[in-house]
Amino acid sequence: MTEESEAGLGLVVENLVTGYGSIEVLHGVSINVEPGSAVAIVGSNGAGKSTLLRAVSGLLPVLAGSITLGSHDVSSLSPHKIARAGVGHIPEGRQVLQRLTVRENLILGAQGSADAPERLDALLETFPALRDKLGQVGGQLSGGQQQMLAIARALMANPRLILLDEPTVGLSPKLTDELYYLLARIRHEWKATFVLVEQNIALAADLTDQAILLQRGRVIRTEPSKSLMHDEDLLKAYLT
Ligand SMILES: Nc1ncnc2c1ncn2[C@@H]1O[C@H](COP(=O)(O)OP(=O)(O)OP(=O)(O)O)[C@@H](O)[C@H]1O
Repeated sequence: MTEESEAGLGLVVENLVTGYGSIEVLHGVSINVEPGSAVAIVGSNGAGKSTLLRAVSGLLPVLAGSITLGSHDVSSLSPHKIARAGVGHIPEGRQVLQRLTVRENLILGAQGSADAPERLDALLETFPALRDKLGQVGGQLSGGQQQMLAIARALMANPRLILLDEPTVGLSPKLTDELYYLLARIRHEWKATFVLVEQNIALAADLTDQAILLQRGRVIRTEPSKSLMHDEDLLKAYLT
């Protein structure tokens, strides 16, 4: 194993142009995420936050610019190959397989890895609530449990870059707190790199180092998350 493969993956996006068919949504976005760090992507509805995550995980084409993971240009790789390169994307809306059991959902997340049973054991240490539910089907879980399962399933692939899109949408304040507690633990214990899309700036500031502010498909500010959180003029201008 190279040294690079043991730590979080760095992500460099340079002048990225992407969109849907003929609709261009990102017009030259550049971000630099250091290995093992956590950044929040913030911005109002429609700014292009989810679009950026989709492009990084290969779901949208790189029409111009480039995406580099570690030292590899992945701009033209398929989503499957990007996942294999160490990227775990947890999209908005819990996409757990409703008819499969929790155990089956988790094992599928390991993407055929021979050590899936060992990974499952390790993961259940972090997600003890899922241990009691292993035999239940995904569709029987509450919204919060499904979100935990979606995150746990992505972690079964041992990602070194985790893309997390609005993980607390629809969760109660209590579950939101629990989920963020868990995310902080995962960040600390897994040492993966995090890119988080989150509307709640206070939560984002707890988990991340830097915040990148997107507006209409362009980066307009990058600054430490905690200073963004206290910049009321900026928040009022761009996030309401
Ligand atoms: N599948 C799609 N087809 C066409 N346009 C899309 C599609 N998905 C998103 N868009 C458009 O791309 C733009 C950016 O959307 P995106 O979902 O990235 O925004 P966002 O910043 O994540 O906002 P939100 O917080 O509302 O999810 C919006 O104008 C949206 O209408």
